[in-house]
Amino acid sequence: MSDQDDIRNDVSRAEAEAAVRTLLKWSGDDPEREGLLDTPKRVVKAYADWFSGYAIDPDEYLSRTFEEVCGYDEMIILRDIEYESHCEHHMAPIIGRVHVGYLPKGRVVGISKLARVVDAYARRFQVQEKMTAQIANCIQRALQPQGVAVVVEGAHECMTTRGVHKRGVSMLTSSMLGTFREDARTRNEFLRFIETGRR
Ligand SMILES: Nc1nc2c(ncn2[C@@H]2O[C@H](COP(=O)(O)OP(=O)(O)OP(=O)(O)O)[C@@H](O)[C@H]2O)c(=O)[nH]1
Ligand SMILES: [Zn+2]
Repeated sequence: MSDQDDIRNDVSRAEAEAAVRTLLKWSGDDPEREGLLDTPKRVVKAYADWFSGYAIDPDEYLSRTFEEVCGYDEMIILRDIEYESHCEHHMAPIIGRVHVGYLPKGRVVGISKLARVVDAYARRFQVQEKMTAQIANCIQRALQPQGVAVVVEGAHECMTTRGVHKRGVSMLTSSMLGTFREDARTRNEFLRFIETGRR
């Protein structure tokens, strides 16, 4: 495919590469020096990877559900789902983990699909609160369970490598829907489970 043919969202690959060259120049370097010649191409390729989530409809991952397995109707939790995202304010990396739980009502989903939903939302420009709510709402929409719980931990590089320069700070956000919001025992059981076995 030629550069001209590769148009996404009304922007050609050549235009995207030119924007990277502009930033390199603005930063004080020479985009024409040997070491930087292929950098715009690499950066655009990296962007296609980091922001691949826009081309994905996360709801589709959850469209294939199973009837409750052997009548299992207790809490299902997938914890420590790693993600890489970028903050929409600075386009700086956010790196962390997501813990997802739900209490099924008749339908369950393949667990890898929950991790795919996380990735689909993470690979966009994000605000952590928004990503947290998007993941919870997506599961709620698709499975109509008794409740959904999502906890997100994130280290924001816009706070560590620039600006206020605070290392080791974690942002914690949660979205509790249905029984997880209404019933403290259910919520506490989830929170206890995601801590089980940790030092
Ligand atoms: N609530 C929330 N804030 C975020 C997130 N990611 C980045 N931020 C914050 O967004 C804010 C943007 O503030 P501004 O004052 O417009 O930007 P800034 O001048 O670069 O601010 P500093 O980071 O304080 O230097 C900063 O406080 C960031 O820490 C996020 O996911 N959620
Ligand atoms: Zn930021």
